[in-house]
Amino acid sequence: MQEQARVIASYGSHALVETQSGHREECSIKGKRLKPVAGDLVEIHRGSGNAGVIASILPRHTELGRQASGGRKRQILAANLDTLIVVIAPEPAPEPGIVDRYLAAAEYSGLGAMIVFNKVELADDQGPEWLEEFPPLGYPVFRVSAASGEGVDTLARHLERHTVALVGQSGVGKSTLLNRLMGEDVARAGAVSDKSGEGRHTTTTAFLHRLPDHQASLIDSPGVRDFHLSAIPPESVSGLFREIREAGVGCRFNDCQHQREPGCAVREAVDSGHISPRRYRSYCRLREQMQALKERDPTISRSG
Ligand SMILES: Nc1nc2c(ncn2[C@@H]2O[C@H](COP(=O)(O)OP(=O)(O)OP(=O)(O)O)[C@@H](O)[C@H]2O)c(=O)[nH]1
Ligand SMILES: [Zn+2]
Repeated sequence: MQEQARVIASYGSHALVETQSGHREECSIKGKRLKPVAGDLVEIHRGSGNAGVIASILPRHTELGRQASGGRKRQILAANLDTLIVVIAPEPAPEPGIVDRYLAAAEYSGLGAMIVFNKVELADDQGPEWLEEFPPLGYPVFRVSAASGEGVDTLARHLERHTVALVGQSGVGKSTLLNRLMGEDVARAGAVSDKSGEGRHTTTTAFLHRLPDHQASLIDSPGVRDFHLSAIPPESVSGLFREIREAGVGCRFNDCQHQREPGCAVREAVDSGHISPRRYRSYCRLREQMQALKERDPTISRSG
């Protein structure tokens, strides 16, 4: 018998899955090379004792990955996410450049993104003015208080049918928001004793939370929260700023980096006020950072 299921959390040799009927069970994983992660759709085989075995992983729409420290190997943290939620707050003080960088990371992974301005009750007004730059680019902004619940229902309605992850600086309120969205204290789910290590180590794997009342899922783990843009070729950065990518179509040179090249439609759009000079500076800074990384490590390729 064969059936499909979604991975809630993967622990190496076994995984917690949810079947199409909504039933949750632990399955073993067939073979060492198969590495399902939270969010994966998998095919389950059942043996004679009815125990489920994950036999294969269906093709992923997206992968959230990071470069394992030291090595060159990419580690996949979660699969099939569609939206990154960038959380900021009046406290710790928000930096627009960090938001731009998260949005670029979302673009790089093929994810949509939205911005949540949390702790809105601590803000004097609607929050920093630069927040207004994002909705016209297709990045909605939600103002919420995870502490009081204000605005959280509106946010939850917009998550319907999406699979999302929360990212943002430490202390902006990601755990509080996750718990508020779930209606219970779940932020530490996924922490398990490593069975092979005789229970001495605690590893935290990504965990897929189903939002009650909404057909939405939220994948969370310390690794997922820490997701950021890895070293990429500097010439790829312009494609990660939506408005720069769009305006760049009109540049004279199709490899234009929008610096001092003649006939640059991006610089024209900045001068005429169609592109925010702040976003443009952010682009230039990110490109320079990637250039510096590349000079240190010339092997950086498009594979990310
Ligand atoms: N005033 C106020 N405080 C909040 C709100 N949401 C969270 N906090 C507080 O902000 C602090 C940080 O919240 P967390 O949820 O732990 O933040 P986090 O982003 O998960 O932090 P990390 O786990 O370090 O990534 C806590 O003291 C929360 O009580 C809010 O809406 N308003
Ligand atoms: Zn240009």
